[in-house]
Amino acid sequence: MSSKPCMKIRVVARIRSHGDREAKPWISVHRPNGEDSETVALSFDAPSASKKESHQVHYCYEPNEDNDKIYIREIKPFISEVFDGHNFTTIAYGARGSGKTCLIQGSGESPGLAALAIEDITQMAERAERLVAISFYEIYQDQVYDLLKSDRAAVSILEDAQGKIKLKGLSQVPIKSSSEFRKLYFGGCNSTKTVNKLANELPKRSHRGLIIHVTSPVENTDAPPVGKLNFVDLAGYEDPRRKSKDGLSFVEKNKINKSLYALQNVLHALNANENHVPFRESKVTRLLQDSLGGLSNRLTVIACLNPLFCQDSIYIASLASRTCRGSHHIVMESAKKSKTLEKPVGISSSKVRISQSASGKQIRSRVHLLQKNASCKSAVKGKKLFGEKSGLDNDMKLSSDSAVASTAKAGAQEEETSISAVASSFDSLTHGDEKSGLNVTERMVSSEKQTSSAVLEHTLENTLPPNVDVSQLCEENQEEVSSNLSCSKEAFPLPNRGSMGKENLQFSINEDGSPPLSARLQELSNSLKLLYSSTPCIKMPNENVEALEPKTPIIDSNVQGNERKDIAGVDSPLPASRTCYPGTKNSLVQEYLKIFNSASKEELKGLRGIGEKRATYVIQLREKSPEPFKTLDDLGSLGLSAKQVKKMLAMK
Ligand SMILES: Nc1ncnc2c1ncn2[C@@H]1O[C@H](COP(=O)(O)OP(=O)(O)OP(=O)(O)O)[C@@H](O)[C@H]1O
Repeated sequence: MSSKPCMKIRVVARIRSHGDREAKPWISVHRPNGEDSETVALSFDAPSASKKESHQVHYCYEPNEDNDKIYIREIKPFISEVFDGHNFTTIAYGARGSGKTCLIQGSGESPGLAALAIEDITQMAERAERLVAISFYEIYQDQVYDLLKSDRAAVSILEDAQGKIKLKGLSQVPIKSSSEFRKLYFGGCNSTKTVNKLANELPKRSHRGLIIHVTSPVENTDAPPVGKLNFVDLAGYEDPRRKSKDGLSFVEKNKINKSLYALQNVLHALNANENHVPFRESKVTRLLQDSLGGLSNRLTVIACLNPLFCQDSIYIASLASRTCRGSHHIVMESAKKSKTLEKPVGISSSKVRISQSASGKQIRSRVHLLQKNASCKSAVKGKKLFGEKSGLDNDMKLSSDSAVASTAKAGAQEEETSISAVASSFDSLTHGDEKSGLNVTERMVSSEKQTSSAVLEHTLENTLPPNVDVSQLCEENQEEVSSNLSCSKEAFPLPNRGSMGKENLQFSINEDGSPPLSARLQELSNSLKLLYSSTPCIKMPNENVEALEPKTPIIDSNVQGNERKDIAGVDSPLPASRTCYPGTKNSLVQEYLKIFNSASKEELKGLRGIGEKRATYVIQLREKSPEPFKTLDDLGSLGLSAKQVKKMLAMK
C-alpha cells in the first residue's frame, strides 16, 4: 500500500425517529466511551441478523437526536474551511423511507442540514465579503437535470484540460440570505405547481444534490478560490429482487442502486489510496469528482437507517461499516514462501466481510463462501474486465514468455485445464516434479487448491478472532474447494498459455499487493450477485469446447431447489461457473459496454483490440453522445469484426 496520506472519510449512521414511541427499537447502538467513542457498533434485532454481529461506524445518531445536533457536530466545524477554498461533501444514503430527504433538505419548519448550513454560510460570507451561490440538481437514469431552471434543462459533465469538472448547463443562483435560499430550495422553480407539472416527466426516485459555492468578488484577487459545500441525497436503496411498491423494474432499481455501489467503490479506492479512483462509474461520483479525494477536502457519509425492521437497512449498515473500517489490503505472505507460488496474491479487502464478532456457525458458513470465492477468483484470474495495469505487468510478461514455450510442450491436454495459476507458477507447473506422477492438469489443479487454501487461510488469519482455529476450518472445507475447482475447470475451458493475450498478463496484482481489479470488479460482482439470484438455472454442455468460442448455455428447467441454488452459486459474488447463466452473460456484456461508455483513454487502450486510434475514436463518440455503446453491434463502429468482439467476450 502507498504510504502517502489519503483523504479521511467520516462515516456516521442516523436512525430516524418514529411517531410510535411504543415501538420496540430494533437497532442497538454500543458506544464504548459514550459520546467520545471513536467508533460505535450497531447491531440489529432481526431474524436474518446475528445478535453478535455488529457494524462499526464512527458515530450513530439516535432517533432522539435531531438535525441540529448532527449539523453542529458534523458540518458546522468545517464551514470555515470552505471559505479557504476547500470542499466539504455530505452524502446521505439509505433504504427507502429512511429519512434521507428530511435529513438533508428538511422542511420549512424543520430545516435539514443544507438549510442549517446556509444560515451560517450567508452570515459568514457577509462578514468576509464573499459571494454565495447555489446550484440544485437531480440525477435520474444517469442524466443530470438543473432543478433551478423552470424547464429542468439537462446538464453535461465535462472535464477541462486541467482535469477540473465542469457542469455545463447547471445554473448558479446568487443568494444573500437564508430566506432567499428557502424560496429557491423549497419554492421558486420547485413550487408545487412546477413539481406537479414535472411529476409526469421526471421520476419519483432520483438522486438530488445541492452545491453551495463560496466565491470572492472578482476585484478581490488575493482571496482564495472557490470552495464548495455539497449535499447529496441518494435515491433510496431497495433490494432489486423484491417487488417494488411503485412498480419499478429490477433493471430500474439496479440502476438506482448502481450509484450506491459506485460510491462504495470510490470510497474504497480513496480509503485504500489507490491510483485509480473509479469516479466515472456513475454520474454522482463523476459530478463530485473534484470534491472527493484530495487531502484538503472532507467527506461525511451518513447511512440513514429505518427505525423499524428493514432488511435493506442491515445491508446499508454493512456498507457503511466497510467504509468505516477502511481498506486493509492483504498480501499473502505465506504464498510467497510456497514452492508453487513465486508471486503474492492480493485479496480485495472488500471481499473480506467477516465480522470480528461473527458466531462459529457464521464463520463456518462464511469460510465456505470465502473458499468458493477464492477458488472462483482464481478461476477467473485470466479474465480481464477493466484493463487495469499494474506495476508488475512487465515482470509478469517476462516470466510468462518462458512459460509460453514450456507450456506449448504439454500439448492439447493442457488446453482443457484451468488457467487459474498465476503467470509465475507456470514454470513450476510445466516443469514440476515429474516423479509425482501428476500430469500438468492435475498439477495445475493441485496448485490451484494450494493457492485457494493459502489465500483463504491467510485471509482468515487476518480477519477472524484469534480463538478460531483457521487451519481446522480450512481443512473442513477443503472438499468443497475441490469440487468448486473442478466446477470452475469445466466452466472455464480456457486457452493455453500461448493464447493468453495482454489481458491475461495484465491480470496481475499491483506492486503494493492491492487487488488486481480492485473496487471496479467489486461493483461488477455486486451487480452479478443480484442478477444470479433471479436468473433461471442453466447448465453448460459437457462436451469439450473450443477455448475461445463462446457457447450458448442450455436452460435446464428440471433443476430445482437446492440443486438450482448450488449450480447458481447464489451465495457467491463470483460464482464458480459464471457461464452457467444467461443473466451473467448479459450482465457481463453490459459491463463491457459500460467500460466503453465510461473508461478513460488509457483504460480503453488496455483492452484487447483497442489501440490509440480506436481509443481516441471512442472518446470522440462519447463527446457527441454520452453513452454511444448500447449493444454489442455498436462496437462495430470501431471497426471491430464480430469475431474480434466475440473474442473479447470469450476472455471474460
Ligand atoms: N427525523 C424524522 N422524524 C420523524 N419522521 C421522519 C424523520 N425523518 C423522516 N421522517 C418520516 O419518514 C418518512 C420518510 O422520510 P424521507 O422522505 O425523508 O425518507 P427518504 O429516505 O428520503 O425516502 P426515499 O428513499 O423514498 O427518498 C416521511 O414520512 C418522513 O416524514
